[in-house]
Amino acid sequence: MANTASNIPLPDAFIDFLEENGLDPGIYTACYSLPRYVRLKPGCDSLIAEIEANIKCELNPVVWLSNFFSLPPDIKIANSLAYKEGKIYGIDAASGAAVMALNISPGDHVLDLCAAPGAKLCMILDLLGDSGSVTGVDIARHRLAACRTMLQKYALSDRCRLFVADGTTFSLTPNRDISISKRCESILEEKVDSFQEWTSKRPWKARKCAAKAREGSSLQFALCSGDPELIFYGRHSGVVGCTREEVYRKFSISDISWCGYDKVLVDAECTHDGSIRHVQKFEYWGWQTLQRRVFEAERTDSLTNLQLKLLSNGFRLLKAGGALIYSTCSLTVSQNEEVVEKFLSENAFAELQEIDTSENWPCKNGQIPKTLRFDPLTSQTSGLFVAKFTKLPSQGK
Ligand SMILES: C[S@@+](CC[C@H](N)C(=O)[O-])C[C@H]1O[C@@H](n2cnc3c(N)ncnc32)[C@H](O)[C@@H]1O
Repeated sequence: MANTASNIPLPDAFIDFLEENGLDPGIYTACYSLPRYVRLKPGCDSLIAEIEANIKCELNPVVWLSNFFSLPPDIKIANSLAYKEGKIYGIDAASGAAVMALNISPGDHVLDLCAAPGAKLCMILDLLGDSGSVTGVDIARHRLAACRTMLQKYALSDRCRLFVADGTTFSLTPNRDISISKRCESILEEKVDSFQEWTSKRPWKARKCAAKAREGSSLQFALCSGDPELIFYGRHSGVVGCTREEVYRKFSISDISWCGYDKVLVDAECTHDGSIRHVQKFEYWGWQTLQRRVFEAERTDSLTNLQLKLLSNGFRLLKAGGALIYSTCSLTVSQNEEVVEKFLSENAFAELQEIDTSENWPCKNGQIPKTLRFDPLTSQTSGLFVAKFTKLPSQGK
């Protein structure tokens, strides 16, 4: 454990990592006094006094981000009734800014390519309202299962579907066929070979299929195992009433330019060095683990390659004229600006966009124009890098 210039005890591995990446440990000076943030569930505005009484502290509005409030760092909300009843969410204000940068409009079909545990996914669903859909993808099944629990807790499951899948190869587009949602109601009553309303109990046929796939003995079942695993779908997510072929239909790159997602969020896996709270979790698992599992991945390029692949695939699934946000909670240039530059050099139809909602945000410019960086010292939030892209219309023609 080393003392930094700011007198904050940080693990040696972390200090070395900051040095290697040209990051000033001084930005973590304020990390122990950083506020916690909560987002109010829309419709709960009249309950603020009740929530304050419940969590025993005042909710201070975050002036630059609507529906967000700051709390003193030592306040714990997890055991409060307001949290258990789904009136408030624990989410950092910088994460909220990344979602706001997407400019979600009602009716949008949104892809969240690294969705778990789901704080941003919930915010997207709240902004979406009663139309459109959200597809959440994550490679970690247990984390996505926690996301499903969160959707149910906040009553946000209706327009969402969740797939366990590798976001670097995920290929499913949203279901834009409105006739299908019309068909839903009647099909629910009929016995046809289509998705019925989701239940936590897996039908016998699906269990048998999965078991066969594990055995790997049959080509038919092996193909079934290669598909992304749908672990949840809401009634209006574009799944209920569809056949398996309809949900798993794949489109050509030129078709994706019209039937792809309106908005894509790639909140990529990263070293999490922007969040000192995350780094400190390794005190329990051992600093060696932090060194081996987190920082060495970046040194060997495996992490930055993954980030580039996630960004590229998210962009592939974006429709022409749509918007994509790439964010990480790392502050290193290699995981952010360098990934963005490499991506732009490989994708002629990608264009960086100004984040027009950012006028009053307490952040700095990134090292390439139009990108933003939140850091604990400047923003009083966790660290976050945000870049916004659009897909130029000629893509795929
Ligand atoms: C920074 S977290 C996402 C946080 C999430 N957006 C939220 O707001 O709660 C990164 C996520 O990426 C997932 N991940 C890592 N590799 C992936 C891959 N190849 N495909 C999809 N998800 C991946 C991890 O399991 C992890 O849940």
